[in-house]
Amino acid sequence: MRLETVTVVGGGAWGSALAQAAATAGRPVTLIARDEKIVDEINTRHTNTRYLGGLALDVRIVAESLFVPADIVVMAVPAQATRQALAAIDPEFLARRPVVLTAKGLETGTLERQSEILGAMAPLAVPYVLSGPSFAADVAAGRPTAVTLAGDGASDTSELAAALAGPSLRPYAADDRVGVEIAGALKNVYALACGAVEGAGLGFSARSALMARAYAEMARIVTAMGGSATTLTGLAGLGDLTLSCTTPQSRNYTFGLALGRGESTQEILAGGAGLAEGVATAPVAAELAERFEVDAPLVAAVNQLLTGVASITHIVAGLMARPLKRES
Ligand SMILES: NC(=O)c1ccc[n+]([C@@H]2O[C@H](COP(=O)([O-])OP(=O)(O)OC[C@H]3O[C@@H](n4cnc5c(N)ncnc54)[C@H](O)[C@@H]3O)[C@@H](O)[C@H]2O)c1
Ligand SMILES: O=P(O)(O)OC[C@H](O)CO
Repeated sequence: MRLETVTVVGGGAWGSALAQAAATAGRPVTLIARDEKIVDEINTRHTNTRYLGGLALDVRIVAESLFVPADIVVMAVPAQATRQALAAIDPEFLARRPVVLTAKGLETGTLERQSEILGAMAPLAVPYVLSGPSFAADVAAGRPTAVTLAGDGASDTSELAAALAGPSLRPYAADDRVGVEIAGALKNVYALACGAVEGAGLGFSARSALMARAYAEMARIVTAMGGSATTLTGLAGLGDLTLSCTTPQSRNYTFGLALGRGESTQEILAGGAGLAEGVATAPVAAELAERFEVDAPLVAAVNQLLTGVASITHIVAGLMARPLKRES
């Protein structure tokens, strides 16, 4: 299959960064942005100031407002918008093409993963998931990043990984699409928790303990849903959990910081917080944990914090008072 041209759907931070990576690797790339002003700015000034500040984008990136078919399609809109964005694309344009899903979240209501949404909207598309520790600002600036690119083992992921690779973006091919999708969605929920721990001044010992227990909880959920715990040792698991749980550069961590300082979810959202996918994913993760009969006290704790039913002091006291048990 020819894998030369790339269309990236989503004119935000991540879509622009991925378009930049493809362009600097010498691939013809079209970036689809729904906002005409952003289309115009990218084509004339070669910047996307709203999402990437003054960073100079590759002049070869062509922005369009309507979908343009390509050999590889990359979806980079928020998880809750993927269905709507796909609805605007003729499914025939996606048939038998690799569609790379990059949103890290689970859909409210349906509880679906991104590849399940794609399966419903474009059943003949070939789904892949790209995830791992990668801030848009780093990728767009050409700083070194490594990610996991997962198919389901039936198709040749290595060929696609080579087609997406560039001097600063190194995709590792993998076959556990379910594990990678769940890990990417859950790390945002745990990043909220870690930010809250710092916001409440509970110390870095607590945050590290939380990360380790989050990893264990993630492994229980992933395996219950058909993924592999081994996947979590890689970039999409440990790699992204580490990144998102340790720095306010993560929007989820920053949202958690505000929660930990005592602000309510509504106040933070009203204050114009950046996209924090964990906010919508946390209740979905709780429902899935219940459906798959997985003990997920940290997902439950984040939901308590988000809904404001208990203070962080009360929530942490509850976690510390859980029955003692063996670690594994
Ligand atoms: N920003 C990062 O560092 C980063 C890194 C890896 C993965 N991601 C993931 O990528 C996804 C997108 O994040 P982002 O950072 O680009 O968000 P963003 O807020 O910067 O941009 C989102 C873009 O999607 C567009 N959009 C929203 N709804 C749409 C719709 N229905 N149809 C078409 N376009 C629509 C918006 O106009 C905006 O341009 C998230 O799931 C995020 O977890 C982001
Ligand atoms: O800013 P966040 O929290 O959405 O994190 C961005 C990426 O997912 C980090 O890998």
